[in-house]
Amino acid sequence: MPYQTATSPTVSKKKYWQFQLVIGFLWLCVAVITVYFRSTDFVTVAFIPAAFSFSLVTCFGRQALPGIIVGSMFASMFALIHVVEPTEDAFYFLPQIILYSVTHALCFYMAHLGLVRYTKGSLKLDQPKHVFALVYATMATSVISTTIATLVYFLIDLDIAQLLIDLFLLRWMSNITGTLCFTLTFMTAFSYFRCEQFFDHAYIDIAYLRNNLNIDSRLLKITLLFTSTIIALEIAGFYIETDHAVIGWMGIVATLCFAHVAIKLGPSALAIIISTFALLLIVSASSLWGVYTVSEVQMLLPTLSIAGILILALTGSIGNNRHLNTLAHTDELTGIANRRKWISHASQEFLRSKRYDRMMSIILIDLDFFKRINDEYGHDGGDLILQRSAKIFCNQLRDEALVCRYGGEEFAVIVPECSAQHAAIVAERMRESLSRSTVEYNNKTLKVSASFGVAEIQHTHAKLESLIKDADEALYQAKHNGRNQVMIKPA
Ligand SMILES: Nc1nc2c(ncn2[C@@H]2O[C@H](COP(=O)(O)OP(=O)(O)OP(=O)(O)O)[C@@H](O)[C@H]2O)c(=O)[nH]1
Repeated sequence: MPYQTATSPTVSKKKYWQFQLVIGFLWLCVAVITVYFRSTDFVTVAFIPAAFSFSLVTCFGRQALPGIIVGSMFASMFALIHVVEPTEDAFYFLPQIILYSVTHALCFYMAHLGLVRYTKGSLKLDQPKHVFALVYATMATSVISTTIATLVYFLIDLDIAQLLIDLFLLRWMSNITGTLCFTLTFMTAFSYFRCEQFFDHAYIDIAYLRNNLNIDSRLLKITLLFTSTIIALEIAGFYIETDHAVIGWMGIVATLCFAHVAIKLGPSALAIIISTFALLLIVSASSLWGVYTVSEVQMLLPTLSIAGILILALTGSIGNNRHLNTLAHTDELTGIANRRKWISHASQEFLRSKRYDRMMSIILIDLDFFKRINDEYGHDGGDLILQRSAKIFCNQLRDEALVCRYGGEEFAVIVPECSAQHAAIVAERMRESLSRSTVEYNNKTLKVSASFGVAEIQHTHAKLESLIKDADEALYQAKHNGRNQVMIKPA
C-alpha cells in the first residue's frame, strides 16, 4: 500500500521505510555521541537528541516520528547499558526503554501540533508570534524529554536519581537554551537535505529562511560557531575533567566572544545586558562549584549567552530585513500587497486548505473602463482612482483576507475559510462601496465601478493556478454580462 498524504506525491513503502531507517540511524548516532561525550549521564541523552528530534519534526513533519521512536529505543538501550552494568536480567529495562521512546515521540508530536496551531502550518521566523511558538515548542520538548529521562532514571532506581532530581531546574534551564541553539543548527542542516516527498507536514520553509533571515551568511555562521564552541567545551570537559579552572576560563572567553559578536550585531544595549548577566553568572558559579558539577556550570553559561545572542541575531536580522521585505512585498502606488506577496501567501493558504480540507475562496477584481479614465483625466487621475479603490477594498475586508494589486487595474483577494457564496457577499460589499464612492480630482468628480469573479477551492484544483483560472473565468463572465457585478464560478 503506498503512503498517500494530502499534498505530497505518493511515497513508496520502500522509500518510506528507508527514510525511517535513516532517521533512526541518525538519531542513534547523535544519542551515542552525546552519551559518550557526556560520559555516564543518561539524562543528557535528552539534550542534543531533543534538539535533533525537534528539528526533524520541524523539517520533515510528523512523518519523522516512527524513525525517532526506533532511534530512541536503540539509543536508550545503549545509554542504559552504558550507565548500568549489564545484568542477566536484561529484560528488566525493556518497559523503561519502551516508555521512554514512546513518550519521547509523543512530546514531539505535541510540539508538532502546537506549531501547526500557532503558525497555521507555516513557520515564518520574521513574525514574533512564530518565533515565540518555536521557542515555546523547544522549551516544551526539552522540559518534557528531560523529565521523562529523569523519571526513567529514577524508575530504574539508581543511587544518583535523587541528585538528578535536585539538579532538575538547572538541567531544565540549560537544556532549554542548549536545545534552542542546537535546534536552529540542525534545522538549518536538515532543511538543506530534506527530500521533496516528505514536505507536506513540514512548517519550515528553507527558501523563506534563507531569503528573509539571511541565514546562509550571518545567522548560520553564528549558530554554527556557538554550537561548535559548546561541543568543544563539552569535549574539553571530557578530557580534562579535573581542571575546572581551564574550563571556567574557556567559558569566560567564549562568553566574551559571544558578547563581542552580539554588540556588533546590535542592539548593543541588550547585548551588554546579556553579557553582564552571563558574567554575573560566572561569578556566582564559583559558589555553585561545590554543589554542582563542572559540566552543569560549563553547559549553563555558554548556553545562556548563546540563547540571548541567537535571539539577538534573529531580531537583528528581522529588523534589517523587515524594511527590504516590506519593499519587496508592497505595491508602490497603492501601499497594499503586490502580486508576489499575494501569490506566496495564497500558495500557502492553498496548501493548508488542501491539507486540512478547509474552504477557501479567491476574488479577482478588474476596474471597469479604466482606459477611459486615463484618457479623460490623465494618468494621475487614474493613479488616484487606483489608490482610492485599494483603500475601499481593504476597508471591506477582515484581517485574515489579503488583497493585492494583481496587475495594472486588477486586484485579487484571498479569503481563507470561506465558501464561494460567502466570498460573493464580501465581493458584493466591495462592489457596492466602490460604485457609491466618488473621487475629487482637478475640480471634477470621478467615479469608477468594478467587475468581480469569485471561485472556491475544489478537489479538482491541483494547483493555485487552476483556482485563479476559475476566478478569471467568472470575472470574464461578469465583464461579458455588462460589468459592475459579481459572478461566481460554478463548482
Ligand atoms: N493610471 C494608471 N493606469 C494604469 C496603470 N496600470 C495600467 N493602467 C491602465 O489601465 C488600462 C487598462 O485598460 P484595459 O485593459 O483596456 O481595460 P479597461 O479599459 O478597464 O476595460 P475593461 O477591463 O474591459 O472594463 C490601460 O489603459 C493601462 O494603461 C497604472 O498604474 N496607473
